Amino acid sequence: MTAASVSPTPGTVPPGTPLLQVRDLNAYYGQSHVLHGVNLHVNPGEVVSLIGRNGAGKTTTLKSIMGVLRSRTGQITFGGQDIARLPSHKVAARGLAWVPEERAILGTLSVKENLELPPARSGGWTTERAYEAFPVLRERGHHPGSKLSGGEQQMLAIVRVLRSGPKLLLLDEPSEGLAPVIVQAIGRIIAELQREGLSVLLVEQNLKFATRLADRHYVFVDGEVVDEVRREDVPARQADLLRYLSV
Ligand SMILES: Nc1ncnc2c1ncn2[C@@H]1O[C@H](COP(=O)(O)OP(=O)(O)OP(=O)(O)O)[C@@H](O)[C@H]1O
Repeated sequence: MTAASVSPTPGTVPPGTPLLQVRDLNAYYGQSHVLHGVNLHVNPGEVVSLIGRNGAGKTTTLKSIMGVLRSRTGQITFGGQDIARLPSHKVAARGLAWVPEERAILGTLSVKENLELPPARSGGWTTERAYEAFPVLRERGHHPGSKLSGGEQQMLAIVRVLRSGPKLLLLDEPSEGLAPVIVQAIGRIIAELQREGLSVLLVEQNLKFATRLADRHYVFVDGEVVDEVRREDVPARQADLLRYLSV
């Protein structure tokens, strides 16, 4: 293979190129048109949040990026390469990992089996690393996934996808319904992952959690991005952000 034919590895994109770029994304459930020209990007090493009220289109955006929702138009590039036409398993193979709101874990298998099946890819998180990050998972190693608390299931869902060694982690409301101490533990891991160079696209309704972690925020209203707020502007824009989220 010649050097020219080698695909650029996502994460080693030329300086200034976003890791993920979404342009003019429109998405549909049957006749229902729910995303109306969404534009957003995530730079290498950034944590970016999507915030907005229930039904604003945040989850649909993640599903569209992952190729789980196929009924959509627009451009989606990862590492500068078009991924909009790829089936979801090929999107995942490029280095995107999605933790859905419903926390996809294998409920009948033990925590340990959840962490070992299939085996971690090279460069991905090992079972030992998962146990170091969340020691409670070691203590619960032989419990079936379905018997874990909501917080333990969220931790397990996150470390499961990290076993593939992704470049971009898509998290859908990781703090939802969890006790403050668990939310803090998950926040610490997200910050640690960012320090290691992982990029994160985070859907959140918990503004405190989102503003503590994210470098930038996209505000969704009725299937559109209506505002973008940088970390340094959050204090001055706090009232606007609260208004966007209030029902
Ligand atoms: N499977 C579906 N079939 C039809 N409509 C759907 C489906 N899933 C979501 N919708 C609709 O699409 C719109 C966007 O929903 P989406 O779940 O993306 O919003 P969200 O911002 O993630 O909010 P939430 O936090 O409630 O999930 C809403 O009007 C919702 O009712």
